[in-house]
Amino acid sequence: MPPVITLESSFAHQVFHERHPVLVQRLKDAHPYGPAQRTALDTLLEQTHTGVITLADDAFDRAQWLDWDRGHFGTPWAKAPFLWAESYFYRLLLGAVGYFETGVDPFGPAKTAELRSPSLDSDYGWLAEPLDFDAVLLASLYGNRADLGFQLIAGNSTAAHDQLVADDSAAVHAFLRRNGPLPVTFVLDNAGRELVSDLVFADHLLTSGLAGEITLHTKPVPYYVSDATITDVGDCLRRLRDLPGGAGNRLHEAAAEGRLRIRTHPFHCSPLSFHDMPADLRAELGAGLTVFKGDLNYRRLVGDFHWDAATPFGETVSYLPGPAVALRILKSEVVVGAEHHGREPGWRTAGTHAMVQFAHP
Ligand SMILES: O=P(O)(O)OC[C@H]1O[C@](O)(CO)[C@@H](O)[C@@H]1O
Repeated sequence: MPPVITLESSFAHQVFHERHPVLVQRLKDAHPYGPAQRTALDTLLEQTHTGVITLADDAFDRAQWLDWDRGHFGTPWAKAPFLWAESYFYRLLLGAVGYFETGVDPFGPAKTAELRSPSLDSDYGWLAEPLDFDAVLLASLYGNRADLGFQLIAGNSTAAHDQLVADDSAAVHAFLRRNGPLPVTFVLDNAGRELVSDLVFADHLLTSGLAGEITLHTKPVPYYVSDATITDVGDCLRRLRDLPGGAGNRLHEAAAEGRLRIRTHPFHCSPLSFHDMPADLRAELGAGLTVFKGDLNYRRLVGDFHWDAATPFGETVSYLPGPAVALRILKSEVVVGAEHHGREPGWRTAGTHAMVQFAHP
């Protein structure tokens, strides 16, 4: 395996030292947090910048985190693997704001504002037109651009079709045509526009007969700023019912009939890659085709390593129990299966390039 990406990498360092302070400030601005919550947020930032990783003796999920530990408790944050440290940061952030007592999603106000935005109606006007497989797949892919966390530092990027650095979409379509109707599982990424587009893709798979049933896997708790929870799926589905094209109502009916299922699993908030997924999740992801959405799921899928970008995607995911497709805007350093010569500096992290990668055992 290539070296793991740690917080010593300049990009990871930037996420912790530039993005996280902005995020904490936004949370303080958006919520009537008291002194205890504000101090806990400041302490969290300070510890992650200069301290050692600790696990509270009375943490309710202590056993879970000891199980997910890979020897990082008691070591400096600055040396920790990026994937592990970022996940633990979000766990501690939820603790700092009292989420585990109140159940109030700290990222809820931003998610709600995005769904309420009037521009969403005009942006989804295309739903009134007849849609083909390529259009809905690309909508789901480029929906990943709309991630609220990424916007904290990058602003709005404008990935375009010609910035696809890997495009296996024809192979995915051919596979589904040959084998469908299949169970299709989405390992979701962000709520809001991305999830609305994912739902449109899911509806197309069902109505075209390529999928017999759809399962949506969400995060069990709010994570990585805008990652979708079960609550967000309900909110986005309701919003989709107001948009043209009828996908929202069809999916609502599919849920009632058991053809659309919404699931979650604690492992979706673990700091580990999918190589370590437990047997029950592995069994769920082994049926039919699994769609892994977004950058974080990509890092967890191939492993958060300094891969040579020419490494074949199929090699890195050969451990998976079944066929998989990754739909991702590039927002972090991890890339496999892509030609990288002659690209401009920063192409891996700028949010201007995208990939569709497919592998089946
Ligand atoms: O919402 P996405 O596409 O998973 O992107 C989130 C990404 O943002 C980061 O937090 C910083 O780029 C990555 O760690 C993570 O992979």
